[in-house]
Amino acid sequence: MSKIAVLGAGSWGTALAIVLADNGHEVRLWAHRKEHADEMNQTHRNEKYLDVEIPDTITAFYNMEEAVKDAEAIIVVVPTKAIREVCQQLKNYISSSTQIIHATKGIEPGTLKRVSEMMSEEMPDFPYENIVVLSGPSHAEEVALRHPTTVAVSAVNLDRARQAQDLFNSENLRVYTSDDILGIEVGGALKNIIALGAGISDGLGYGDNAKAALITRGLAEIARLGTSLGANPLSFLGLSGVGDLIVTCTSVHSRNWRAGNLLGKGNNLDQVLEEMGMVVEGVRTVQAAHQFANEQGVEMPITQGIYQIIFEDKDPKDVVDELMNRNKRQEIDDISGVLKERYSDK
Ligand SMILES: NC(=O)c1ccc[n+]([C@@H]2O[C@H](COP(=O)([O-])OP(=O)(O)OC[C@H]3O[C@@H](n4cnc5c(N)ncnc54)[C@H](O)[C@@H]3O)[C@@H](O)[C@H]2O)c1
Ligand SMILES: O=P(O)(O)OC[C@H](O)CO
Repeated sequence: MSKIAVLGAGSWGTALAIVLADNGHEVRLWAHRKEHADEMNQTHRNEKYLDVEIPDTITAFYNMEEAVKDAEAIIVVVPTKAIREVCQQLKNYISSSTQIIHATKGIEPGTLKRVSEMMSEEMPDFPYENIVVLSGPSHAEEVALRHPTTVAVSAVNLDRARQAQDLFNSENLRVYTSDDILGIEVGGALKNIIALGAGISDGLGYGDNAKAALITRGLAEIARLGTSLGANPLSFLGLSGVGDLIVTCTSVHSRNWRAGNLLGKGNNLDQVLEEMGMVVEGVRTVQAAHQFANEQGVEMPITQGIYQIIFEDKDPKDVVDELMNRNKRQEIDDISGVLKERYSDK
């Protein structure tokens, strides 16, 4: 039985800890508040974030040094805004051979860094190529119930991705490897923006046609941004692209969809965040994507519209009206160009 540390005791950290415990590991689940760790150890539940029974082989910790001591692998799964703070502490307890996997989905506004890049900046002695991302269509609520789920793991060093695949793969969680960490992180982060949009659309009372349009044209925007950074366009047709878009835009489990739904029903951002009480990553990621689109001249009208609803109090109906009445255009354009360039001499 190996010791594994999971840093972040929210819904996803708890669900991943359960997967690892089911796979026979001794898991240390680190929470940043002492009362939270004590409560989980006493009740064997994590009532606020994911109210399922926590197996005996999972122990909650408050002291990070104790949690990661002798750990064979460390899973970082805090919200994007806490990544830098957590890694500033973590860097004191790791060596370059530690196995580090993150499962956080976001892009940092201002710097426009992906999560692995933020981690690398805060832990400069740890080799970037050894940081692994885990992403894909995976609501914590269903993973904790052991329902069939698939995810992708990726790192520049594919051996590290394969190690993560071995660690997490189980009869309920099928794990695929990918050699495109950029595409996997961008897809996992940006789908949250489109899920906000799907929730807004449902909140306005629009139907399945509108949602399918958002998912499909949202995918075009994600692929446009991702390929402009150098991602493999085919990654966006995979688990951390289409897969995660479908699950997040169509499920009541999604915090991003639920937040969007409240926005579509007329609530403002402060009201929505107070009601949610859990992280809604799309809110910060839409700031980053809006900034990226403006600075780099990447066409992202859905993303821009969602930004305007959230941060400029624009009426969602006006945004829909503008999106529907944009200049007429051809459906498949820039991405097919990227594909042709990539595969033309193969
Ligand atoms: N919930 C899911 O189904 C799911 C699935 C896949 C990926 N994710 C991603 O996982 C990440 C974490 O999400 P979650 O669902 O677990 O969030 P959550 O809202 O359920 O929990 C967040 C946790 O982070 C802790 N936290 C907040 N600030 C912190 C800090 N400064 N230092 C340490 N801990 C801090 C909170 O106390 C809480 O335990 C997000 O990026 C999310 O997109 C979530
Ligand atoms: O609840 P959400 O909207 O943060 O989405 C959770 C996961 O990312 C789904 O794969």
